[in-house]
Amino acid sequence: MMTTAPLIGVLALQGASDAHCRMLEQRGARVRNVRRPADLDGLDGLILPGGESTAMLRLMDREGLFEPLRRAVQSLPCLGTCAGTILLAETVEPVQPSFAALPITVTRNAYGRQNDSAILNAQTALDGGPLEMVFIRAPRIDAVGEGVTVLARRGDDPVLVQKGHTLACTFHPELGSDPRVHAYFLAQIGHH
Ligand SMILES: NC(=O)CC[C@H](N)C(=O)O
Repeated sequence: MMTTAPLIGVLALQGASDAHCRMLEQRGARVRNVRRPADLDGLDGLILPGGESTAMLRLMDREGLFEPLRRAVQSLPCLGTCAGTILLAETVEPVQPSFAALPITVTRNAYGRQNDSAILNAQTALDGGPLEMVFIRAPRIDAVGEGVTVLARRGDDPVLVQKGHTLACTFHPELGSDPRVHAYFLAQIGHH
């Protein structure tokens, strides 16, 4: 286990980084917004937040961040949420660049107009009963590959998955008051 508080980078090009930072700080972690390659130095973990994955990709290109982030997500414990999960996926529909750090197939904005946003309660493999999940223009995980553990589902669809030190969910665990996904992520870092 770590003796000092872990330092977690939160990609802050676009989208929902502040609420992640608050959740992490409440759990005793130190946080750093990641906007350029040097911000990745010395991190113990990384969060890729929700937002618009296409906009993030454009901004990454501009900052020369795509390749440094691709390397970082191979070597660091990483939590992707919503758009962040799209960035981690091996296969994205419609096709767009990604870090291919997790063998999953995702379809962007797959829940259709009526279900564009939804708040659901569902069982997960985490301790402590059902988890409130906030979905906003969420991607759907259509397939999981070898070695991927499904920790929660929405109906039949995986919504929280893990492979090794990479964790990804299609909902927004930073919205709302239940810190269990962040706590689980930080626990993975302790074991890393
Ligand atoms: N809340 C979100 O992160 C939505 C993801 C967004 N629809 C995308 O395709 O990137």
